[in-house]
Amino acid sequence: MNQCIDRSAAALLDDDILEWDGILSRISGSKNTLASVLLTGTTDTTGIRALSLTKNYGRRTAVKELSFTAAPGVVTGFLGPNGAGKTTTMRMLLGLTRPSSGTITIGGRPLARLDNPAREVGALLDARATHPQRTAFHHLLAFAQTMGLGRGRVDEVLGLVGLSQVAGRRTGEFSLGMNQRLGIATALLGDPEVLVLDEPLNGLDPEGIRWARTFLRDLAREGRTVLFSSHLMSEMELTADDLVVVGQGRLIAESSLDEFVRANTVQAVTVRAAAPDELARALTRAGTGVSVQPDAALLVTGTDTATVGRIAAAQGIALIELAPVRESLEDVFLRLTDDATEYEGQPA
Ligand SMILES: Nc1ncnc2c1ncn2[C@@H]1O[C@H](COP(=O)(O)OP(=O)(O)OP(=O)(O)O)[C@@H](O)[C@H]1O
Repeated sequence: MNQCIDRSAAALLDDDILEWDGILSRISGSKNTLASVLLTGTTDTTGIRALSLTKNYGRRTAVKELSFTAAPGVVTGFLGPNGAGKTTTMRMLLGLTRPSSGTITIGGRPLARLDNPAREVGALLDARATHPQRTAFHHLLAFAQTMGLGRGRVDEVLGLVGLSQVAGRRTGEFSLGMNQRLGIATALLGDPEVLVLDEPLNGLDPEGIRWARTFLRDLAREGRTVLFSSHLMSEMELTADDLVVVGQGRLIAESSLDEFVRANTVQAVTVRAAAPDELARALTRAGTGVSVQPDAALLVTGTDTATVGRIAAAQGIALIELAPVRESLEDVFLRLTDDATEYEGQPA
């Protein structure tokens, strides 16, 4: 077996479970005894379904009774602060880490019962896990050969991710963004129905991010199941249809992205008035929460612009500005996961 696979596979290994034969059999697509623990009786038939997944590392619980579904035809974003258990969960979905308990099905079948896992589930876990001396083409060819695929498919996926021109270059000379594209190409080699991608946007430049966003959405539109994690909230907002949000290994929310933002957004209005103190008093009398912002605008919570406008008009107060406050996914996410962040930056 060539060194490229040696290195890539080694980067995926979990100390506690994987032996070399196991990962090779998974990469080469044969049924794998490691995954045989993932038996389940669920009747779900499509996409990815995780049921009550738990992973303990000694006394530490990385993932706790986590259940969620990623459906075909949509992009599902997997969100969580540092240490929330995203990578551990993705590794379990791929059969690379053994769950302590819980079950996983892909397209309605337990991982262990997939005919050809490497061709049914495409994975990107660590884009830097390449042999630096190997060219992009040979990196892909090594994986392709283990799946019984030829050079033609390698050329195709290089074209799909925009790396045809640099196929002969060594991956050690690649930027992180180029390696991400190569990682996505590797995931696509077997033309899988299901894609599990850990931080696929990491390291991409703005043009690359735009490309990846469209690319992931197109893959979903073809009917595939696309589950990806990202810490780039604004990109998640533009790319994901559905969200699975985790904190400290537990499920915080599972819904469409729109629903998630709508359900968790605090209704608020900013207003500037010719007589701010007078307006603040009138709004407080009306039962709304009012706080004065550093720029003298009023932040009014628990109401909408029409109500604030009516209260101001009733008092004869002229308004200079009146606008709803729209929380971004990032605002909502940070607020909801405030208590669930394992490592927080300390102020300098
Ligand atoms: N092999 C391991 N042995 C022991 N603890 C581990 C191992 N892998 C992960 N953990 C712990 O499990 C928890 C979840 O880690 P994980 O890497 O899955 O989180 P994550 O959401 O992917 O975080 P990040 O965004 O920082 O990569 C963390 O507390 C981590 O320290």
